[in-house]
Amino acid sequence: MTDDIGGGSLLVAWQLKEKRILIVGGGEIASQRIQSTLVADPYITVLAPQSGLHPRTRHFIETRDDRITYHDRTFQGAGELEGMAMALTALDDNDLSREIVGMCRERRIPVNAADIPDLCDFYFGAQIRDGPLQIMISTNGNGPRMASLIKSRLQKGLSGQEGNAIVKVGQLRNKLKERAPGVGGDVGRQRMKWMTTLCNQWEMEDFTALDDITMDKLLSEGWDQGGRVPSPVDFGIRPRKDTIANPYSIPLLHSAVAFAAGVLATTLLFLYRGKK
Ligand SMILES: C[C@@]1(CC(=O)O)c2cc3[nH]c(cc4nc(cc5[nH]c(cc(n2)[C@H]1CCC(=O)O)[C@@](C)(CC(=O)O)[C@@H]5CCC(=O)O)C(CC(=O)O)=C4CCC(=O)O)c(CCC(=O)O)c3CC(=O)O
Ligand SMILES: NC(=O)C1=CN([C@@H]2O[C@H](COP(=O)(O)OP(=O)(O)OC[C@H]3O[C@@H](n4cnc5c(N)ncnc54)[C@H](O)[C@@H]3O)[C@@H](O)[C@H]2O)C=CC1
Repeated sequence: MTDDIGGGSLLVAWQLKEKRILIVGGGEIASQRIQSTLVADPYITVLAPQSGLHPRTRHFIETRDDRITYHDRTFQGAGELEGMAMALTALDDNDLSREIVGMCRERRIPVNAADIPDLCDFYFGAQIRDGPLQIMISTNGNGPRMASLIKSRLQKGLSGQEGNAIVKVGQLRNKLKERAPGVGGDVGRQRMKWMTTLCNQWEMEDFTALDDITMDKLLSEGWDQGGRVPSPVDFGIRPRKDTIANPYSIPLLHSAVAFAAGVLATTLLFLYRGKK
């Protein structure tokens, strides 16, 4: 922990499920806002004249009418904000954007104006998503393109299996809670200790091999046996040591071959020189 905490922003996973949000504008930035928010299952109202729609905005409006209500018109006033849990402006009209932010403030509606960072209640960020795994990279308004580049760096460090592993861990946790129900107290502490130890001891990718049957087996042979944490080897997820070549022998073999080749080359060199 550092003492000089401050100057950042709160990173949260905002829940928008079934809430209503307003997007004013229909250009490229609006299309990105639609894409970013659709992931969270809200009901989206888009206000923008047909003439200014970006093809991707049009595509979303046409294909996601289960979630998106589109009005082919300009913003008409504060009444548009009625019942909204969030408002986003993506306009080529800075004055109007500013005005909408003011209306949102009065109504305590969280608002993001794509063109006025100083007035935003929150910023969007670069995102990496893999099922339930959600990583947001924020430079806190300093360098959006840098956020995008850092995303590419981070993506290279991921195996692509993390999301799947998290899904399996989520299923296992639910099964554990069914087997050992109760909130907080001793049982809560024991569940957390078991899950933490299991996550620490298994490789992340080991979890992807779990299915319904192996999960039940893991709980019966682990949790039910005094909170033991079995090895993935016991479940055939990782091979037993004696069935594979000793991994240490492979580098040793390489060194031995290299050494022998060196000896041979030196001997040949001496023989060649001796002949001259
Ligand atoms: C403050 C913030 C408000 C908000 O939008 O919430 C904001 C504001 C502004 N962006 C501008 C420009 C650019 N934005 C991008 C890209 C992204 N911008 C995003 C977020 C944010 N942009 C928020 C801060 C996030 C943070 O700091 O981390 C990303 C991460 C997420 C997203 O938009 O969903 C997404 C990348 C997603 C990805 O690639 O994964 C690029 C590059 C590109 O397009 O490739 C450029 C051009 C190059 C550059 O400027 O870096 C300008 C005009 C500046 C001007 O006029 O000069 C403003 C307004 C201003 O700064 O005044
Ligand atoms: N936050 C970010 O990442 C970035 C933000 N920006 C800013 O975002 C804003 C939007 O950018 P783009 O989508 O590229 O612009 P754009 O010009 O393509 O789209 C503007 C949209 O606003 C609509 N519009 C204009 N007046 C309106 C009104 N009265 N009511 C309803 N809709 C109206 C237009 O019809 C159009 O659909 C710009 O101000 C730009 O500076 C630009 C790049 C990145």
